[in-house]
Amino acid sequence: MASFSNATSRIHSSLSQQISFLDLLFPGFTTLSSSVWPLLTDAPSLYGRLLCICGLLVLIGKYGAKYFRELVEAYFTSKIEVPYNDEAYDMLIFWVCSQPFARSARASLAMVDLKSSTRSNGPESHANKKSLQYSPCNGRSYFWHKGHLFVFERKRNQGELGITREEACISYFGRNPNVLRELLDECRQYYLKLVKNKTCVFEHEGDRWKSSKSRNKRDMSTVIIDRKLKEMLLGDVAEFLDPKTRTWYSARGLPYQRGYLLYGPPGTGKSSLSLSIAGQFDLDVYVLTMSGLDDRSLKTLFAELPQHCIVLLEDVDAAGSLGQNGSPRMSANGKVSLSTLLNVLDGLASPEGRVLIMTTNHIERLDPALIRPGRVDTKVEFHLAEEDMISQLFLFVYDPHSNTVISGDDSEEELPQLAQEFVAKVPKLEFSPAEIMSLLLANKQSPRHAVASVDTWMEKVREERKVTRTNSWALVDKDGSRDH
Ligand SMILES: Nc1ncnc2c1ncn2[C@@H]1O[C@H](COP(=O)(O)OP(=O)(O)OP(=O)(O)O)[C@@H](O)[C@H]1O
Repeated sequence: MASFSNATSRIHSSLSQQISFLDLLFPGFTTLSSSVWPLLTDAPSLYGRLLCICGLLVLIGKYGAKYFRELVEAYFTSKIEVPYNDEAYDMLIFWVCSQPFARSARASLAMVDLKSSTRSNGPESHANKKSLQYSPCNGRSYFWHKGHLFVFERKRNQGELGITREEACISYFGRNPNVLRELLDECRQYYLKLVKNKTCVFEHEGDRWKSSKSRNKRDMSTVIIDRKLKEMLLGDVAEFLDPKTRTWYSARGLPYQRGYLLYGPPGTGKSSLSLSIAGQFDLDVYVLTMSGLDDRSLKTLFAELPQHCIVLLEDVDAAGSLGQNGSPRMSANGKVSLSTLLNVLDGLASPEGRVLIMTTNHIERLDPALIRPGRVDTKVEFHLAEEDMISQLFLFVYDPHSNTVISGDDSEEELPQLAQEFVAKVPKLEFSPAEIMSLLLANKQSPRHAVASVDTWMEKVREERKVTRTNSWALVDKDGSRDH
């Protein structure tokens, strides 16, 4: 027992000479050792001392390992953090999901596979419909890639106002940040392949943009509107996006922005045209729904828009208007004031090269300030279907060159004749293209049957309108009162 005491005191005295040095590496070492040492030396029995040593080792193991990990992370690893609301997050996650290590993770997050919609048609593809993909969550996953050991980590942080925000982090054992950037570039390439021929649509979650499901690009030919109008619009957007136009604007100190107002009854193709324009010019679409916004989030969202994108402001009549004395009046739901909307449209926060498309069913409700030239450069009116449009819709659905399966009794040669009969039966400017499309799609294998069903269908639609008339877009004012 005495020899144990002598030995420990010798160790203590030799250690104390090195303590100041150890303090440099392990801050707090002196304090810890001076409080632990008496326990080791003054404990009444050998067992007591051994117990103290064991406890100490456990403590060192626990906190030492954490400290050692932090030390390694700080000096020997590189890392990149990727916030949830950035598109880079999707790039990383979709790539991670495709990696073998993701499939073997014990704690995973399940998501519907973005690629599943691109699979071939047929009975097999139905079995694969909405197939799931898994990515590791809650914790670290280690994986080798191109000769480096990487760590993928997904964390949930408590953000402002108690909102939980997720972020992903990728790190590797090495000090060259280019290795991580190359990996992220690989993720980016992988993601770009996935969204090729798709239009990326972003929606807002509070005051953050988040990519929602990407959609197949909608071909311009699938939106039936007046041909000249379509050409004019496409030409206008093409000219605006031309790099020479950008130089032209900046040489004159003009804000490089363009605004369109698409207005008309529901189901006439306003949103469809906006998506087609996005597809045609390979632009991402940022959808703002006025009813889900307040002033603060509108400003933040505008400030975070990228250059060259389409901002789709749907149902813009839901924003407020200016009162008689010019003071800002709040929107019907008391959220976005018109003055804020005007400021963000003109303001410095608005990005260069943005194409703003506003849609409304009620142009008469819009404040003139909102649609004055400069904010809105072109206004396009959408109508209920007239003769030419009804015929185009019919021929579009039964187009023999676009994989239409026409049933045995109908022949392609009869199509022009059937189109004429169809046009003769459907009254002009009474039904929206969306309504007519629903009839045609319900009879997509038989144009003859579509023509035969027109009368019953019209009766049904008119009946339905009577039922929903109290809520009709045309009858109800913004404040809830009815037109007379
Ligand atoms: N002009 C059109 N050409 C082809 N399809 C159309 C047209 N108009 C409407 N449709 C079809 O009807 C559906 C609804 O159209 P869309 O959402 O574009 O109408 P909208 O005018 O934006 O309606 P809302 O004012 O209610 O938002 C879409 O599936 C679309 O394919």
